[in-house]
This record gives sequence, C-alpha cells and structure tokens, in this order.
Amino acid sequence: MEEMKDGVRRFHEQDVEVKKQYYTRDFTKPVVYNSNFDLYTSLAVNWRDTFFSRMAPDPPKMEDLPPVCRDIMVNYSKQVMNLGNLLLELLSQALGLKPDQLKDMDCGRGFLMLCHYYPGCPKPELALGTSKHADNDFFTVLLQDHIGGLQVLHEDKWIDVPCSPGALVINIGDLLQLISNDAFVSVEHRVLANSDGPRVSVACFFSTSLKSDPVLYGPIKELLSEGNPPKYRETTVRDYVIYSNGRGLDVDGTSPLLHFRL
Ligand SMILES: O=C(O)CCC(=O)C(=O)O
Ligand SMILES: [Fe+2]
Repeated sequence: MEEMKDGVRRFHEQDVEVKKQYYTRDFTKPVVYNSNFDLYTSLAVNWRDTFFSRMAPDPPKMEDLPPVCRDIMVNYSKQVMNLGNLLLELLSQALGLKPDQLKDMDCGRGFLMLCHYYPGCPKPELALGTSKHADNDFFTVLLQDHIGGLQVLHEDKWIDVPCSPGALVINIGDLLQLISNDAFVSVEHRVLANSDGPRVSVACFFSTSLKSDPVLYGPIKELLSEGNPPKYRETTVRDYVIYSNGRGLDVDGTSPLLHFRL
C-alpha cells in the first residue's frame, strides 16, 4: 500500500512537461490526467489533481501506463480485484443471497483506479479537496495516507474518517444501493483541503464505468416482495455514469439516484 501511494506521488510530482502527455478530458484514453473531471459543470473547483485508468476488464497496455508507477498499478490492482471479489461474497450473504450472486451479476468485472493528489492549500478554509458526493459505482476500495481530511455524512453531520495505517476504507456506491433496493445505502463523503499536504489517495471504483455494456441493472428480484416493491428503474452502468458525471459533484445537494427512482 505504501508503494502504491509512493507511485501516485511520483506521478504527480513529475515535471509538467512529462505529465502533460497524459492531460486530457477524453475519458476513452487509457490514462486520463486532469484537475476536476467536472470542471465545466460543477459550481466550485476542487483543490485536487487526478489521474485514472480503467484496470479491468481489458486492462490498458503496459506501455500506455506512466513508467513511474506502472508496475505498482498492475500489482496493486490484482490485489484489489481479489479483495473486491471477497467483498462481493460478503455483501451477497449480507443480503441473504447466494455467495456468488453479485459476482455472477458482474459487479466485480470492472474497476477504475483513481489516483488523487491534493496539494497543500494556503487557505484550506476556502476550498474543498473533493466536494460532497456518493460514488457512482457498486463500491469503492479507498486507500488514503496519513494527512486525513476524508469525512462521511452521518445523521447530517460530517464525521472524520481516521487514517489508520494499513487500513482501507470501503464505500458503498449508488449502483449497489440501486440493485439492493436501498438495503445498502451509498455513503456521502467529501475531502477537506489541507495546509499540510500534499495528500495522496487511491480510489478503486468497482464499475465498468463508461465501457459500452448492454447489461441492465435494477433491483434484484429475490429481494423484492409485495411489501418491498422496486424503488428504481433499470439502467446500464454506462448510462448511470454518464448521467452522474454530467451533473458533476455536489451540483445541488441531491443524489443522482433520484433520477432513477420510480
Ligand atoms: O481522496 C479521497 O480520500 C476520496 C476520493 C473520493 O471520494 C473519490 O475518488 O470518489
Ligand atoms: Fe468518492
């Protein structure tokens, strides 16, 4: 985990001339590096740079990944994939489903690795590192460093998520809320800006994201009954991500899930 964070830091601390070959807003590129994916739709700019790659399915070619961190990205993603499959078993069982059900529904088929860098901010009280949002995936495996600043919204209060060395944070995403018909609820979170930075984090989003894939996801039939009718209409992962990314983070305080609510 330390090596992964070191790799992310190495990427972001390279010369601008090296980094700019990855700079793009075209999300079909194997590596996308920019500041604020939602620059043109969000209300405020966040104090953060990010590069990301879709690591599964169809991982990028080794030569497309940044040389300063490609080995550790591939290595780390294998470990996260194993952990993700284990989590899917536990989540299936928690829902009273067969252990393989969520995996068989391909909830663990794709993942996106987002590598964030939050530079030290001279006036942290005037900025946010990441605005309030819930992740637009099934779930996220998040690695943060020792700087802190991650908060979750619990009963209308922002609670600090402690940065325990060696710990990973697992966030439930909107798509798991949708297919579980609200049995799981996606967690709203944000990251404060800080003056002690840089802060580095790696968010692994379990989702095929913008990849074209006709599979429709809706509330799982086995979870429904007369007393628990479906709360959401079906959607592809891609359509959900297009809608959610198109709005940007924290555009009006509401969740993009509302758009899919019946
Ligand atoms: O940097 C973090 O700790 C969180 C990042 C995050 O929320 C995200 O990538 O969705
Ligand atoms: Fe997030």
